[in-house]
Amino acid sequence: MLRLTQAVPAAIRGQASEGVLSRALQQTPLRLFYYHSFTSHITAAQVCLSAVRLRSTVTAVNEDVREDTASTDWEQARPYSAIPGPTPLPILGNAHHFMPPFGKYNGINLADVMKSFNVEYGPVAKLGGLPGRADFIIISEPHLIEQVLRTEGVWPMRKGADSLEYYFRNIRKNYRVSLASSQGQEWQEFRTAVNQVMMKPQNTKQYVEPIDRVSQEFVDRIRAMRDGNNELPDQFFDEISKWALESITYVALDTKLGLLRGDLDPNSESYKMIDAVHTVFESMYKLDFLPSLWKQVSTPTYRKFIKSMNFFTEMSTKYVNMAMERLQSTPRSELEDRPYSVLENLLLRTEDPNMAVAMALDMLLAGVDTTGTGVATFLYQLATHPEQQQKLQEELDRVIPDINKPLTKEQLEDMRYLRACIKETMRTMPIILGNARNAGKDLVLGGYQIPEGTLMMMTYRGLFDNEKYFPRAKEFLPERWLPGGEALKCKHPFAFLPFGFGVRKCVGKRFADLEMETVLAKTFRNFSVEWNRPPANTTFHFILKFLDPLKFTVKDRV
Ligand code: HEM
Repeated sequence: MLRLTQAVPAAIRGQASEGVLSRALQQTPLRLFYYHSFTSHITAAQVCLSAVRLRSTVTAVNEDVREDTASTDWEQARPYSAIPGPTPLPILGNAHHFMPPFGKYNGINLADVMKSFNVEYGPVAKLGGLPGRADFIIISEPHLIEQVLRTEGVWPMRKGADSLEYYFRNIRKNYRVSLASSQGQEWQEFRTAVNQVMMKPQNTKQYVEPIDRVSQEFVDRIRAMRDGNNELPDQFFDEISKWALESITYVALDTKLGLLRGDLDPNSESYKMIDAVHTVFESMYKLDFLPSLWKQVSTPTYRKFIKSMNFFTEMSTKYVNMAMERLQSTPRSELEDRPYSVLENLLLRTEDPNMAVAMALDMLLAGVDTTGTGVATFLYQLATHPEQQQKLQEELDRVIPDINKPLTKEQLEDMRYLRACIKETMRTMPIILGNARNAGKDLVLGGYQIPEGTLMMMTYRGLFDNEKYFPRAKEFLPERWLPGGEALKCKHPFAFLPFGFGVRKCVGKRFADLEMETVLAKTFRNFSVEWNRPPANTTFHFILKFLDPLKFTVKDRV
C-alpha cells in the first residue's frame, strides 16, 4: 500500500487511483494530522482525490467511446493464432529449431534470430511452442513499438525473467522480489521509493568524486597492463568488468572492493563477484530464452544460477547490515553534516533492509555487464573511427586542461561531443537487443489480436542500421545527436530507446551516464586508442558479447 507521501506525487502524475489515495488518507495515523508537513500532504491529497474523481468521470465517458471503436477493431482483426511464426511440431514444439546439430537457430546469435523473424514473418511474429515457456511476440517496427509502450498502463509489466522471479519467490522467500522482477502494485511501491533516491540529480552529484577515483584507477591499470607494443592483454574485458563492478558496488553497497589493484587474489571474495555477474547473465539467457527443462528438473545451468545468486545475496546482505550498523552508531549531528549515500537513503526511507538488499542485487545484475559492454563498444567504435576520436580529443583537451585534477560535474556537463559519441555507439553497436512488455490490455497490433498479458519482445535490431529511420545509417556520425545535425537525426522517436521508456525506464540511467562519461573522458584524454586487427566478431545473448579479445593498442597522449 502507498503511504500518503508517495500517493500524493503519484496522483499528481496521474498514477494513483481513487482507491489508492483514499486508502493512503485513511491509513495515515491520526497523530500525523497535527504535523505541519503532513497537513500540507493531507490537503494536497484531498485536492487530488477530488481531481482523480473528476478525471475518472471524464475518462469513463471517453473510455466508453474508445471501447466501442476498440471492440470494432478487435472483431475485425485477425486472431492471435494467425500471427505468423514457425509452426510447432507435436510434442517437440519449436524446440528442435534451437537444438544441435541441424536446428535452424542452433548456435545463432539472438540478434540474428530476431532479424530473421522480421524478414521471414513480418513486423509482428510469434515464437511459440518452447517447452515450459509462454509465447513471445516479436515486434520490429517503431510505430508498433510506440503502440505497445503507449498502452502499457500505469503499472507496466515486464515479465520474462522467470529464473530471477523464481529465485526471489521460492528460494529467498523472506527477501523482497527485486525491482526488475516485480510487477503491479508491488513494483510501483518499490519503484516510487527507489526513484526518490536514484533519479534525483543531487543524489548522483555526490558520486562524481568517487566515480572519478575508480576511473583514475582504471586509467592507471591500462597504463600498467600494456605490453612492449602498447597492446592490451587478452583479458582486458575482465578489467573493464572490474571497473564496472567497483563503480556500482560503491553506489549500491557503500563499499570499495579494490578490484583494480594489480595484486588482487583470484580466490578473493571480490574476484568471485565478477565471475558471479557473468554466470548469472549467461544462465538467465539459457534458462529464460533457450529451450530448457529447469522448471521440471534441476539442470546444471539452474544450479550454477542459484549458486551465484546465493553468493550475491549473501554479499549484499553482509554490506547492507554493515551500512545499517554504521548508520545506527554514527551520531545524528555527524549524519546531518553530509549527504546520505544511495544505500543510506534507501534504508532511511523504507526502513526495510530487505528492500535495500533486493535493490543492491538489481544494481549489481543490471549495472555491470551493461556499462562494461557500453565502455568496450565505445573504445572499439572510436578506435576504428580515428577522425571522430580526434574530434573528441579536441573537446577533452579544451574541457580538461589538467589531467591530474579530478573531473568536476561542470566539466562533465561541457562534454557534448562525448555524449553524442556515446549515443552513436549505442545506435551502431547496441548492447541490448530491445525491450519487453506484457500487453497492458487487449491490443490490435499490425492487424492481429494480442490478448492482455501477452509477452512482447520489441527488437531494435533491424532499426538502427535502417535508412528509413537514420539517414546515412551505416556511418558513425555523432553529429546526428548535436545541434546542427538535424538532417541526420533519428526519424522516429521509438526507433532509439536504449534505456527503455516511460515510468519503467532504466532506473540506473543517471549512474550509467556518470560512470561511462567519466571513464571514457579520462581514457581518451590520456590515451589514443587503436584497433590494429581484423574486425572484431560479436554475438548476442541477452547482451552483446565480444568473441575476440579486446587487444587495443593504447598510446600515451600526455
Ligand atoms: C549502458 C548501461 C545501461 C543500459 C543500456 C540499460 C538499459 C536498461 C533498459 C532498456 C531497461 C528496461 C527499461 C524498460 O523496461 O523500459 C533497464 C531497466 C533497469 N535498469 Fe538499466 N541499463 C543500463 C545501466 C544500468 C545501471 C548502471 C543500473 C543500476 C544502477 C541499472 C538498473 C536497472 C534496473 C534496476 C532496471 C529495472 C527497472 C524497473 O523494472 O523498474 N541499469 N535498463
